[in-house]
Amino acid sequence: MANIGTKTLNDGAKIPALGFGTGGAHFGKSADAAASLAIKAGFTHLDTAQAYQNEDSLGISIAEAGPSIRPKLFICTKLTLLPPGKSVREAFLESLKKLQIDYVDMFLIHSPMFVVGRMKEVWEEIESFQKEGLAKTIGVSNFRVGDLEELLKTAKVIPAVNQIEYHPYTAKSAQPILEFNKKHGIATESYGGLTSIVKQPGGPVDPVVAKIRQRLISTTGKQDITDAQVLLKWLEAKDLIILTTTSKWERLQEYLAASSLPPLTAEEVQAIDDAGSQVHFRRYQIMKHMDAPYVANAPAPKL
Ligand SMILES: NC(=O)C1=CN([C@@H]2O[C@H](COP(=O)(O)OP(=O)(O)OC[C@H]3O[C@@H](n4cnc5c(N)ncnc54)[C@H](O)[C@@H]3O)[C@@H](O)[C@H]2O)C=CC1
Ligand SMILES: O=CCc1c[nH]c2ccccc12
Repeated sequence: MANIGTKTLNDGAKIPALGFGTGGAHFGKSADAAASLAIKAGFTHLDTAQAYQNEDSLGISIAEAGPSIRPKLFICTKLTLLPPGKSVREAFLESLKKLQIDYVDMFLIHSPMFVVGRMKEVWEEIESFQKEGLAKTIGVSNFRVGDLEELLKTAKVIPAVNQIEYHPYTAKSAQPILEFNKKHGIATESYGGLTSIVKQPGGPVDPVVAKIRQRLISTTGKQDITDAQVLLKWLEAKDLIILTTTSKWERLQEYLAASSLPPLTAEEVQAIDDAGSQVHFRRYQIMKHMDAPYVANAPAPKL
């Protein structure tokens, strides 16, 4: 079994520090085969969202894993834009039904753009799910500092997590969010961490990552260390909860093996930061509000 560490959240819950996502490459597709493979490999933290249209297939893999596995899993789903007439509670209960579980370990607002003008009432409803034990941990995703400030004005429960796109090409712009999260005890969870490899190859981060990979190979004698592992170590050094994904067994092993590699030095972390700061690239354009200034009650984008 892989040795994935955990982080303790502001509500006392323990979250596996490396999670398997069913968005990204799996978006809109059946996720049961990939999720079953991830569980078999040792992933226990599984991330989905109402928007991914695969909660039902993830539910199949959870059910197939068997009831004794459920307490070992950390399952997160997210509230997406509600169709007219559907309440937050109805949407949440539908998620539980599709996932074939009676509670989620974490429930997030997927984006502030999906709750424009309703953030206070939506969060109150989500707080009630936590009180009822239906969502053990509650949090947000794609919240800027202004969105968090708006939420904290009325929230009784401070979100435990803010899940954001974080990789070398967003790190500079995300720094104020990381600082705000830290100040308020909100853990930052990263998605898209491998973007420099997957979507922006050839950028200024690549040679820096390659040099660090060579240093790790010399230090450990392990010839199979990859650029993806270096990026995972960089995210780990930033004390983030990490989400990644794949459908391939070998890549699952590669991701898991990163945890047993030695940490990057402070200079190496800084070198990736510096190279990343030369380019700004947002992979998930559906969350482009993250690059726009916060405006209270800005109109929601069309999905
Ligand atoms: N809250 C939100 O708005 C969002 C959340 N997410 C969550 O985060 C999870 C992970 O997000 P991703 O962006 O997919 O993570 P990621 O940046 O780690 O990318 C994973 C992808 O990288 C590919 N990959 C790995 N090594 C590679 C290599 N050497 N060469 C080429 N490709 C390689 C994998 O096949 C996989 O498709 C999603 O599944 C989802 O659960 C993702 C996007 C938005
Ligand atoms: O969460 C991942 C990003 C994403 C991709 N497609 C959609 C649709 C609705 C919400 C979020 C997303």
